[in-house]
Amino acid sequence: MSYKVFVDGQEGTTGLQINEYLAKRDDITLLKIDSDKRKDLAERQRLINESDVTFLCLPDAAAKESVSLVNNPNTCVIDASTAHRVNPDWVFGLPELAADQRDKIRASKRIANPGCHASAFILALRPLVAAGLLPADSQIAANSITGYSGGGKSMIAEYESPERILAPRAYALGLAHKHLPEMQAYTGLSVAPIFQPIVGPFYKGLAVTCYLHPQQFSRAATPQQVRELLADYYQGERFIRVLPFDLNATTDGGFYNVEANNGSNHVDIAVYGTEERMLLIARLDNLGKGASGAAVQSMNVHLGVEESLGLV
Ligand SMILES: NC(=O)C1=CN([C@@H]2O[C@H](COP(=O)(O)OP(=O)(O)OC[C@H]3O[C@@H](n4cnc5c(N)ncnc54)[C@H](OP(=O)(O)O)[C@@H]3O)[C@@H](O)[C@H]2O)C=CC1
Ligand SMILES: CC(=O)N[C@@H](CCC(=O)OP(=O)(O)O)C(=O)O
Repeated sequence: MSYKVFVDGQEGTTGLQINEYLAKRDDITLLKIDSDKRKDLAERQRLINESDVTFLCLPDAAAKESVSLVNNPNTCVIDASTAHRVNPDWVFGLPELAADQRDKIRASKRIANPGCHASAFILALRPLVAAGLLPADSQIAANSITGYSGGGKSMIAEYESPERILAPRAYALGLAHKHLPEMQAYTGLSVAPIFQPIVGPFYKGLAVTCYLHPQQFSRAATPQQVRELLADYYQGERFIRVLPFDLNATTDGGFYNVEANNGSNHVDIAVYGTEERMLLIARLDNLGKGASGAAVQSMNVHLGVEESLGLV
């Protein structure tokens, strides 16, 4: 069995990486668009409707346009953009979200791939909300440190120009980052978090840090108990590792390495602190589990092939 796959946006950062993952597979036939036709509506429409799976690796407006071109009911669309992530007609492409998420991904022809910061934030916090430990009306503060490839081709060009910027830069200071709606919806929080990311002068790697105030918990819990709760929630999940509660074992001399999962589809979640004040940190490769790896994982789930096929 060979599945036909089209990547709309094949020359962008996410699209290139998806092509790289899929080129090695013999169960996939990649439908390529001529470079000079990559923005040609008729040609995109032809390839989308010829495909079993189309990945949209485009800005939001172009992703919406591509969806309007679908007329083959068997074509599954996996959208890497922000356009459909909280749309009730779409399924959120995070298989580890909840016990029934894989069934939903299998059944739907419209899958929205999570944002990179949002994936880390949701995976760290949802188990605490689901267990009733973190009340749904808690307002969480969180930051993220990310490599510049998260900003796509234009930010990569900016950082790799001769006048490259070397200082880390805090952004989204209006506190209205585009991932807030999905962060809120899929953690089960009723209040949007205060989320403020920082982009640094390195290509990829991302870590979201959530600041927890245990006084807000519904019951007393030690960091070890929070760690156990996370470990139980993700038991059997191949791509999620809940790290031991051990500063020495999980840091390089006290420094947490945001690049440690680069080149893989893994997410590490760590708990630090005390019963008075706690941190949850989740790290991933923003182009792996934060984008292209997650998209391929969702495709595998949808097609019913081995979920980790082509992923490490
Ligand atoms: N980079 C990341 O870490 C992540 C990105 N995403 C999301 O994935 C999507 C793609 O992002 P990314 O790969 O980083 O972006 P890039 O800017 O690297 O690539 C976008 C691609 O889309 C093409 N494009 C733009 N408009 C159109 C159009 N109208 N028709 C056809 N092609 C078009 C661009 O063409 P051209 O080659 O001419 O520029 C480019 O190749 C975005 O929605 C982004 O938010 C999601 C998670 C993480
Ligand atoms: C460094 C940088 O700019 N990163 C992007 C997020 C990239 C990503 O995952 O998100 P989308 O899929 O929602 O684009 C940002 O923070 O807006």
